[in-house]
Amino acid sequence: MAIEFTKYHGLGNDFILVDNRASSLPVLTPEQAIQLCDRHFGIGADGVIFALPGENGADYTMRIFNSDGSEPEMCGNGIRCLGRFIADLEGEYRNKDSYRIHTLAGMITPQLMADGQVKVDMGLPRLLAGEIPTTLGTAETKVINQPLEVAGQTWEVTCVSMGNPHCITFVSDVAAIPLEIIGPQFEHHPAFPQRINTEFIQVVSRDYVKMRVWERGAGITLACGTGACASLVAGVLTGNCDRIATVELPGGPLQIEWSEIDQRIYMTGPAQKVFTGQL
Ligand SMILES: N[C@H](CCC[C@H](N)C(=O)O)C(=O)O
Repeated sequence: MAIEFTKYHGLGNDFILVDNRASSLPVLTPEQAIQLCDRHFGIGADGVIFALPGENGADYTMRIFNSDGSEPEMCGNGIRCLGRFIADLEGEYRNKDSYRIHTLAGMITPQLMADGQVKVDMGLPRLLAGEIPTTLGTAETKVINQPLEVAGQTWEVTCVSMGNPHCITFVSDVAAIPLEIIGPQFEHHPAFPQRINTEFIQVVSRDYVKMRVWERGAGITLACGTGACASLVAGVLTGNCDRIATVELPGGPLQIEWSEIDQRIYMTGPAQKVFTGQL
């Protein structure tokens, strides 16, 4: 049976989206995802995202496989693409602009904006070491500007979970970071039992930062939505940022807000359809 897919990207963080509404299990395996994400022998993507039937009162369920076949709890750029993809699937039957999506990180709500951007309620950040998870500090403590030895250097790291785990460090020049060398050493560091997404942040001003990322299970990507959210939270916790800021990624900017009212994180950015195909 042929499997249709649609290629989307969010600021160059690109995904293969699959209409999985007819089954409660992904129609592709993690091994197939690895093959399909390969940029020479496959379609090429940072991950594969499945639009599954909703559960727990959700409109849909999202599952995602990273390009290494691992399954993360959430994906920020990916869920903006999923929102756009669902709207396209529903076509003339679409009767709303926002969807409640059940994910392993909880209920996440992308909203299609009039200007074509997608605004996502990313939920509450988790700050306790036990929630990241990390062994840096005891389970009930926050990890803010803690020293961590990686690649022969001592980095000051702040850890935040958006459902998936992030480690943020502030540097003077993100362009000078040898990501391909130190990224894997952060990702596989024993302090992170579930591995880790690592964000390097250069603070240009309190409402504008530059970010580069080494993603768990995907390596260097052009953007990371959950990482941008986690970085804004780390910026506030360390006194570097205001609660609303632009996060400039290699693929482009995201607007992130850590709401004073409901403490939830809101992310606004694009989602771009590239092409459809069949497997
Ligand atoms: N590689 C990430 C998942 C994708 C997150 C990123 N692409 C985003 O936009 O949030 C992880 O294993 O946690």
